[in-house]
Amino acid sequence: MIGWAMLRSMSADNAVTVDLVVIGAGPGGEALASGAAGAGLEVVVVDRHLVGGECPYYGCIPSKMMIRAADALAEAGRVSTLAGDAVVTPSWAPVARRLDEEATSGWDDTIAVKRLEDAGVTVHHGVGRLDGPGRVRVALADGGEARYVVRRGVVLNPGTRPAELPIDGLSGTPYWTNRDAVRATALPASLVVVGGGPIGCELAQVFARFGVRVTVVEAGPRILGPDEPEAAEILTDVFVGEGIRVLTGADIRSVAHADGAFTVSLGDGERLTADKLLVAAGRTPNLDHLGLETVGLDPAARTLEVDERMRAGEKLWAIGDVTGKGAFTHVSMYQSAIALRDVTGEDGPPARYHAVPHTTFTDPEVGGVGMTESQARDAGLTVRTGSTPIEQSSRGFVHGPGARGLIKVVEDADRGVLVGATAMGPAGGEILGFLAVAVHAQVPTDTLRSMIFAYPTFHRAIETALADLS
Ligand SMILES: Cc1cc2nc3c(=O)[nH]c(=O)nc-3n(C[C@H](O)[C@H](O)[C@H](O)COP(=O)(O)OP(=O)(O)OC[C@H]3O[C@@H](n4cnc5c(N)ncnc54)[C@H](O)[C@@H]3O)c2cc1C
Ligand SMILES: NC(=O)c1ccc[n+]([C@@H]2O[C@H](COP(=O)([O-])OP(=O)(O)OC[C@H]3O[C@@H](n4cnc5c(N)ncnc54)[C@H](O)[C@@H]3O)[C@@H](O)[C@H]2O)c1
Repeated sequence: MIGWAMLRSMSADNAVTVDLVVIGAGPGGEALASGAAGAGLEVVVVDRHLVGGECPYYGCIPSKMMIRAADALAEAGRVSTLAGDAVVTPSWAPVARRLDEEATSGWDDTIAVKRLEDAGVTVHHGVGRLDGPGRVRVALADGGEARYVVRRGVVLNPGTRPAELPIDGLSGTPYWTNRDAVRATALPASLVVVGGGPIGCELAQVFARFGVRVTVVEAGPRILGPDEPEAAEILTDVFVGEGIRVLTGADIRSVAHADGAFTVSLGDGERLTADKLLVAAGRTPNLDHLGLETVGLDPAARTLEVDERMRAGEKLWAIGDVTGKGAFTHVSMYQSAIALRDVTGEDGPPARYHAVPHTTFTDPEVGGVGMTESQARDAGLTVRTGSTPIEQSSRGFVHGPGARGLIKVVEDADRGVLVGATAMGPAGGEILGFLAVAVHAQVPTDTLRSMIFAYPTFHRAIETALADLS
């Protein structure tokens, strides 16, 4: 609804003048809009689906709730080794209920919209597009149109959607993406997961732990390709131990769906059959249909180039997955704070990406920060690495079943600082915090070595990995 204040600032073409329009309310866009309104700006947010974006409805939160449930099953299964007998009968019903009622309020963004409106933001459900520098058109969900002219600028936070693969026969089949997987109310007996990235790995293990027969089909030479190969090797081993079939270097030639079953034909002649097919093979940025060409940008680009203040052009900022700096909620939020400062004219540190952390929440968790060994070598650094298996640490020994993992540190030997690290294990993502500080603040390796590490913690294995550097 357009209020009286806005009516006063309408131009001849019925465009309303406001301070800021945010197109796409992912985690960063939502936070930025509310921060800008809090700073006294007149702010409009446009989202074509759910305010909050992928993370709360189809990504991080629902998938981590599923993982929490699957991990509970796995821990219960370890009782027989550690503490007697536990009889556990998996049921998807409580998971589906939590996802619906607790995580997503039935995939409804009323609460998020109200939160923004209470902060003074005008929220539209509709499709936003640039209409020249400093101008936005909104195709409203009710069929109407709104036009805006901005005083400060436009923030783009349109995120990504699941990539559609050009595999023969796939299009038109009822395959799942992450958006269907988190809405499942009943589980299939068997599942083929296409893609062994974070989404594929996390969801494959969840469904396998609930008794689904899972095959992961990865085109690359290993799962979790961008992580350290040692971590991928351990995770593959864990998956195989849990009954998940992992096919790497796979070439999917065609997909067919008939009589309620999928057939996936591989280049080596093997045909996989399953009740469901989950495609988790990367993302497509929502940069098409955004009117980028009206401001001199390429709508076919994979990412939007931004400077250290998140500026993508005149009166234009971009944040989140589309900037190509790491498709993670914490990157979206980090960039959001920087862009907000720039919009409101506040000083603060510019964006830096030398210590971007990430955690894949498989069991064991795979945490990584900064560069991998091969990235550091490719960057021309003088590289030294140190590593140690988690299960050989005192805590790993005590932990017993489930204590697979490693700590690996990557040092720029010329500067004597860590430029990257991996923390894989139970709570690997938590242990990563220590290493993220080291890489972020460029703490000298000698200083890290001189610390006292509490015994017997998992993070004490970092001391062993550091000792392995020399
Ligand atoms: C299954 C899964 C699990 C994940 N788990 C994690 C995790 O554990 N940790 C983590 O850090 N990250 C995780 N991610 C990634 C995380 O969800 C994203 O990085 C995060 O959502 C940030 O994305 P974003 O800010 O770019 O925007 P998004 O969250 O993608 O939101 C973009 C919004 O823009 C809207 N939009 C797009 N185009 C337009 C338009 N033209 N007009 C109006 N609105 C538009 C969309 O409707 C959407 O609401 C996961 C992702 C998935 C899919
Ligand atoms: N815990 C987390 O932080 C978390 C969890 C899930 C997703 N995410 C974010 O979401 C992004 C998207 O995740 P994703 O797993 O979809 O993408 P991804 O790009 O990270 O991984 C996709 C995988 O699919 C494979 N692939 C591509 N085409 C294929 C084909 N035709 N056949 C078989 N395999 C194929 C790729 O080689 C790759 O390993 C991630 O990069 C990550 O940034 C983060």
